[in-house]
Amino acid sequence: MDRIRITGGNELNGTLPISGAKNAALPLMIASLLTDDTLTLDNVPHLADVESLIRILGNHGVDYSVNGRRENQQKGYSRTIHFTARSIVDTTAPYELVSKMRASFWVIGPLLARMGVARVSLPGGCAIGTRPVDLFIDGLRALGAEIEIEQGYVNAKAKNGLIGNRYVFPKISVGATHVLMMAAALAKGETVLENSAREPEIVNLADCLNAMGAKISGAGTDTITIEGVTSLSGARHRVIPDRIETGTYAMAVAMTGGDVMLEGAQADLLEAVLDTLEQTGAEITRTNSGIRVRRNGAGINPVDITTQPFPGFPTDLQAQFMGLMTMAKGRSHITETIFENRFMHVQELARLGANISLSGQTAVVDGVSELRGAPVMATDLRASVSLVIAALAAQGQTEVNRVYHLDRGFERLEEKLSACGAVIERISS
Ligand SMILES: CC(=O)N[C@H]1[C@@H](OP(=O)(O)OP(=O)(O)OC[C@H]2O[C@@H](n3ccc(=O)[nH]c3=O)[C@H](O)[C@@H]2O)O[C@H](CO)[C@@H](O)[C@@H]1O
Ligand SMILES: C=C(OP(=O)(O)O)C(=O)O
Repeated sequence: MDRIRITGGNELNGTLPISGAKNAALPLMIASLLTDDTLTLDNVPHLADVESLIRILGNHGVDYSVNGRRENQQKGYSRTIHFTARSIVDTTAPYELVSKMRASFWVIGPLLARMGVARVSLPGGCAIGTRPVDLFIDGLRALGAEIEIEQGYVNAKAKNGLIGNRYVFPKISVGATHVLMMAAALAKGETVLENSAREPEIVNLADCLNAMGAKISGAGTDTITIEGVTSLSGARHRVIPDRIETGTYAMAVAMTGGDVMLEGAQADLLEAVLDTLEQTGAEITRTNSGIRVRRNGAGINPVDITTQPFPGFPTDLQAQFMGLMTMAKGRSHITETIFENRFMHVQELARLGANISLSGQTAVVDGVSELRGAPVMATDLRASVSLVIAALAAQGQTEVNRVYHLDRGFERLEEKLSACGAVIERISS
């Protein structure tokens, strides 16, 4: 299992390119199941989750090529990938594949809409909470699907196709909004989705579906209207820059000090985060080519945050922000409202000398003047990168174990950080 070794204490300076967003690329790839034509996606990040989804889609009959050829080049860089689901050869998504990655459950929407049937394993639980799928099931039932859960599988049928309807999400869900939008794109008549998620990845998917011939309006607001069409065509579409990767590296610079241009980053995707970083004392400059982050001299101000659906502070940056607050000049409160168990990084940050106590859904962080390197364990994707942020500022050496979590969502992390002056290396074993 690979490890990452970091010797802390260096400022970050230079230019750091931002990759395509994992959480936009995954639903866009799944949308390729909706058409027998080719969907070409530009700026697809090179990540373990993308590779896993390619395998899952392949099982349903989706063929793919990278820049016109099978993948064998440009390892590690965002790419253009062509996906073609000429025919769906299997409408079952088996446990062995779905249990590896939660987003793979989302194939249920397109499979049901295009084929009238889908059998998809319940996704596995994971370290950040229970993550049920009740909203997907309720929503698809509202579109006329018959659904049973049997032996760990969701069996869904809509023999005569899905039928548009009004559905009010009882709780905001990114995944369920993606799935219902894809399913309703091929339903008969109009669907109105209320209390929808407003994340930029939802807008990116709606834009792609519209380029494929769908009739979707309102994505990015809480009410999305979808006029069903009988078929969708191919299209070419670009994955948006990764706002979580952007926020992560912005926090790393705020932590170590220095001056870094996050090239290709888009400020409107993370305004709440940038505002918070400014309150901590970091200087943020929004430019046409990216976001410049600077912190020189002065220490880090403590700032309280509460995670919220977009446009609020994202849960996917909560761990990283806690990493930053471990060295703030005072006490901060970090409240997690989206997932019930997303504090696994607390005990690992403590190994580096952080002073954090938990009180229900709130972490109380008392900033310390110094962290010290230690062996730590990555427990989930964003938790693992919070350890990297802390390690970059810690005295001495830190080894982060189980970096396969990191590889799910951060493209060429060591290369990007070392180009900005970090002492960081991967130890393969
Ligand atoms: C691949 C991807 O894009 N993952 C993101 C997506 O996950 P994901 O789409 O899984 O997250 P959701 O927005 O669905 O989850 C929000 C909340 O709703 C709950 N819920 C969800 C569905 C359901 O049927 N029932 C239910 O109760 C969840 O347990 C959670 O408490 O949005 C999360 C919230 O921004 C992010 O942290 C993840 O990085
Ligand atoms: C939690 C995340 O991903 P997933 O929903 O795939 O687990 C994430 O991207 O932070």
